[in-house]
Amino acid sequence: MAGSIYLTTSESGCGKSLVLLGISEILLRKTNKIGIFRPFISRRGEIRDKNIELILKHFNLQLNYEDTYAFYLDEGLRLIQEGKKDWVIEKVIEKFKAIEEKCDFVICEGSDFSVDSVSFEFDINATLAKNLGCPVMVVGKGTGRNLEETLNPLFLAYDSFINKGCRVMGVIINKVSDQNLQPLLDTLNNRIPDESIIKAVIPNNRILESPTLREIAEQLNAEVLYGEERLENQAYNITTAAMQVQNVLPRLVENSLVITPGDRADVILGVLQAHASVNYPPLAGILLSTGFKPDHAIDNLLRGISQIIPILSVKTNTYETVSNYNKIHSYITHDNALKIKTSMSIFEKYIDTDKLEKELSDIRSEGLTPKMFEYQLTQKAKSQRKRIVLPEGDDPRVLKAAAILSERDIVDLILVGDEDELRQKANKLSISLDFNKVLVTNPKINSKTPQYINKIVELRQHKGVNHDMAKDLINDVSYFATMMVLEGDADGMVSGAVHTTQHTIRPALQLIKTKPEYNVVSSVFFMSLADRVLVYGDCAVNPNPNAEELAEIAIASAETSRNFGIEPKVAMLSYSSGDSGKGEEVEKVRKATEIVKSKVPDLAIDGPIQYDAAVDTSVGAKKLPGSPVAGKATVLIFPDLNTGNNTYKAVQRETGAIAIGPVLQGLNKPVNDLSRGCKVDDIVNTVIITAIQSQDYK
Ligand SMILES: CC(C)(COP(=O)(O)OP(=O)(O)OC[C@H]1O[C@@H](n2cnc3c(N)ncnc32)[C@H](O)[C@@H]1OP(=O)(O)O)[C@@H](O)C(=O)NCCC(=O)NCCS
Ligand SMILES: CC(=O)OP(=O)(O)O
Repeated sequence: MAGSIYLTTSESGCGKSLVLLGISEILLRKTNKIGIFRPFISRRGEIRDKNIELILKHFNLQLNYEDTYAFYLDEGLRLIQEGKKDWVIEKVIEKFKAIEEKCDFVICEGSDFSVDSVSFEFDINATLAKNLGCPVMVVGKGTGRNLEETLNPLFLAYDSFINKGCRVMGVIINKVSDQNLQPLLDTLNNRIPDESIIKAVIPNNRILESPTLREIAEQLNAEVLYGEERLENQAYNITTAAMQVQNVLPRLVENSLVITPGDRADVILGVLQAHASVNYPPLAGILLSTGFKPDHAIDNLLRGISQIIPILSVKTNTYETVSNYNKIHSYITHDNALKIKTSMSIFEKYIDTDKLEKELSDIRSEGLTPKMFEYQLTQKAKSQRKRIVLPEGDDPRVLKAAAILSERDIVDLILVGDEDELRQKANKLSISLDFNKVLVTNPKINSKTPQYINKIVELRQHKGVNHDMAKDLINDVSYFATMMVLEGDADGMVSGAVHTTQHTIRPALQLIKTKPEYNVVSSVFFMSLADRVLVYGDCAVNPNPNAEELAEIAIASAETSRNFGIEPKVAMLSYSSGDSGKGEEVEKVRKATEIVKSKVPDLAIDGPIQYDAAVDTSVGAKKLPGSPVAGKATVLIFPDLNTGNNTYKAVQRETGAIAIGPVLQGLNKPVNDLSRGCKVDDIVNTVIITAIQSQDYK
């Protein structure tokens, strides 16, 4: 997976393009496969997003412009207000993933903070950084402000990212007056003492903050009357010339833009003369207000001047023009070599680039975020479509899950039940399940039922099962659906919303049986926490596994974890970390760990280890220093079902984590259980997992 960073600001106009350029330059020292991605861009007619263009063109990146952003900001805002936030996040992840696949590192640039949607943008940037698993770099601004005014919005942004659980890797304040540079840096260091976080303060720079005449023309909608070829001139400031020419001349300053009404030919000519004179400073251009343009004679004169500075015309009066001018944003564009060069040298000077380079190269995806996990599951399930049977077709949650899954077109569903009854139930509950998209099968009239009965007799007669007994068994939906899977009429089964685990999985244990390399069927839950996905095993099947069985559960759970994109680091849980506690149960876990180590020497595993040492870096470092797992475990193996089942339920209920499972492992064909307390989303997720598992079976 590529490395990534989320570059965002605390408000508009912070000048993050300078930081964007600087980070890109540093990344390019290591790889030329870098990418830029923006979840939201502002809509500016046909004009492309300036920062995306800047990076694509300046660094000559081979990416399609259309692939580098997900939504226009107004569109994203509307969708979220319509309650489609999850869908928006999903789309952003989808496009981000597509860019990520082509790159070694992706810089994800947050939204631009338009005036109308500041709080929305705060929230969505933090949510996206979190869901994309990117560490965050926050940029604030100091323009024309005292220390407090500068720091308040910055720390508000910083805190909101931290509170959302994001890792902030850097805080930069840009556009700071010289006298505020050191005090701001001191405050940053005091308030954020963590030395691994990059902190920097960058001064105002006239070249970067001054708009070009082209930008002025574009943003004021001005007509360019003369000097088209010199639109890259930059206006460092403005001189409003509403007085007579002799009073204007002494007020002219270097590279200023002179704003004057369009009928003031005296001022236009005087200013042009001043620009040509060694006794006055050179000027950037002239902006004519009020819509008047030079008349024929003056126009003739102006056209005859070679190398004339740009003269622009707007319809607004002088006061309005000045006020509009003050709202102009100056960008660093790909064709402005001076601004790019200036940005790079400022970045080098004010940022500890060696430290930044190191931090950037240390960034690797820190585990799978819940949304990424969900996204990957959906994509994988869709890549090879499978048929999943749901024996509890008349449960309202199952009907709702079926409606969602068929609407999202992820798998082919088979519901067990009577079609008329299911239709009536769905109608009554206003569940919009399209029955043309699902297959409903009734064991009582299914033509395969006799075949299933014979097969049960064949497989279970050594246990005393005769034809009549098998006929009874097939009336049980768990047996019927299990037989569908066994006989290849479905690729997997999900049940347990109504029936107990014992009821749900016993037919599979008896008929489908374990894979040759396994002796026990066990289970895992994918615990989708706020910021990562952990794998818990076994919380559903084996009440009291012995050391050999526990070792097998650990190996199977590590394999399931890897199959679903989570790098296994296995913690064999106990009430002891290393030698800290004694007892039979501790010895069982120790023995199981040794068995796993001898069978799978490459697997990162440690045990016995306590839960806190397994997941908390500082506790892990204290209790088991040097452990390959302590503090970063992704797979947690409980010593018995009592501990496992209660822990998963406690975490699920107390933290709001989504528990996907129990996902069974070790069976010859995929059958998965649900908790009777499951929600519709749990069923959806378990069906998707089952479909993916079934892709590995022929
Ligand atoms: C898994 C469980 C249902 C099996 O119970 P059971 O059906 O009474 O078990 P039995 O000993 O009668 O075994 C039935 C068959 O399943 C097999 N089996 C049982 N447990 C197995 C396992 N973990 N792995 C593989 N096969 C297993 C047996 O070998 C036996 O096969 P056979 O009939 O061909 O000889 C039982 O261990 C159980 O209830 N576990 C706890 C489930 C639970 O309540 N979880 C909490 C909520 S999720
Ligand atoms: C998995 C599990 O604990 O199932 P239930 O809640 O149905 O007992």
